[in-house]
Amino acid sequence: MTPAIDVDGVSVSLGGVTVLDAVSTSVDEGQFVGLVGPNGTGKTTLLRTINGALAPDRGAVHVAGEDVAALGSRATSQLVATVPQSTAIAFEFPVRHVVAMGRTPHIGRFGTRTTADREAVDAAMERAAIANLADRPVTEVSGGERQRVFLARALAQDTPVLLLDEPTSDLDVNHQVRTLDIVSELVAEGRTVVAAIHDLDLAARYCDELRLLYDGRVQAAGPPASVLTGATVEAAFGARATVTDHPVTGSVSVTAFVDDPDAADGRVHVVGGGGAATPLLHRLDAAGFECSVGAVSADDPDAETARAIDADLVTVPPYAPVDDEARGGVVDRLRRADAVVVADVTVAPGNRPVLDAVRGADAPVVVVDGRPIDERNFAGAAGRRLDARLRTRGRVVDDDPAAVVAAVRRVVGRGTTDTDPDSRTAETDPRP
Ligand SMILES: Nc1ncnc2c1ncn2[C@@H]1O[C@H](COP(=O)(O)OP(=O)(O)OP(=O)(O)O)[C@@H](O)[C@H]1O
Repeated sequence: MTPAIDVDGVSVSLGGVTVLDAVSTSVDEGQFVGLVGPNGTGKTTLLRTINGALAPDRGAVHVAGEDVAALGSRATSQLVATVPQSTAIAFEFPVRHVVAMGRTPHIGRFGTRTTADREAVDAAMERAAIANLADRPVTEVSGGERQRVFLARALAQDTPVLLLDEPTSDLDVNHQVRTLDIVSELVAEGRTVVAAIHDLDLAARYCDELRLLYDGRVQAAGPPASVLTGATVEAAFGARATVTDHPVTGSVSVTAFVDDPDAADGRVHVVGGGGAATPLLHRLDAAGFECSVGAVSADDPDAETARAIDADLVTVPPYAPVDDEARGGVVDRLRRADAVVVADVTVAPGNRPVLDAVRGADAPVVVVDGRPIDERNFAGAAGRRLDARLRTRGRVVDDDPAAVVAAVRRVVGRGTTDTDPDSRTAETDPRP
């Protein structure tokens, strides 16, 4: 099948600087593809190359099999509609008039608008929820409303391909989702959409595929979960990031952290299990700590997280107790650790050898516990004694990951000061 959009070896220089460097990518008919990447990496430039506004220095763009460079502007406008990033407009045209401009490529030689044109304009305004603004001067609507006016103009243009440059940047949260819902409907109806989107979570939630653009190239392409990983986000944006599954939408969710110049390199061994360590591991990793984890079952969610962040992992087979070998592995990690975090004191009895090893470790221990003692399922009197011993040895913090990181920083001696906002949440009193 011919792709709806085929970008083949496209290079574009602007002001003597190469913005796109032999970019090749394609978009299938009926696909919603998000262009993501840092500011100034050429997303708008790529969209302007696809819609024919910019002629590439090298390479070619085909839309529906047609070479865009060889098409006239009317023919291109029948194939591609664009919602630009900047929707500023100088003239006081009524909103309806701006939306009707979308019909221009369809109007005959004598400039006569037909009933079909008027119906297309009405339907587009209805769909973009701006029918109530039809007679208002476009200079007197808000930035977000104007963005929807331009979406309506593109809808009225009725093209198989739609390009959106930051379509939600000026929209409130309600209209962001509504606009992307409209775009998804258009895609379900068979249109092909490419949208530059800064909000990575929205891009992951709505787009079938993403193209990650930086350093002049498409550096990653594919389904959102394959394009947005901690490594790719860090490489592209220079920000450490944790990528998790969003609990509500189920799509990937990116939380970026600006690197702390006082980043606390140090080694932290985390005792977890059952997913208890997962949020802490992400946060410790983002804070610059080198983490080891274990012992956990090889199929435990904490083991998966450890692999995802390249932590040093000690595992036992599923359902197996911690044997001597695993215990030895933990002791080895503890010896090299600057701090130990026990992610949850409600660990299974099978994990007791690990907790014993923790008791014998030299490194300071941070015990994470958000729950009162009588809600724990820690098994038996031996468990309670062990629990108590850990508590007197370690620092107990609540299970807010930021508090845990603050406590770890403190115990490894790269601690927070009293003016550090994190220090307020770190409770460092060992309870009896
Ligand atoms: N007319 C121009 N002349 C010279 N340089 C330009 C011109 N237009 C854009 N650029 C530069 O080209 C680069 C790519 O710009 P572009 O607008 O395509 O990036 P972008 O990825 O869309 O950015 P943003 O995310 O900030 O919207 C930027 O460095 C920009 O400064």
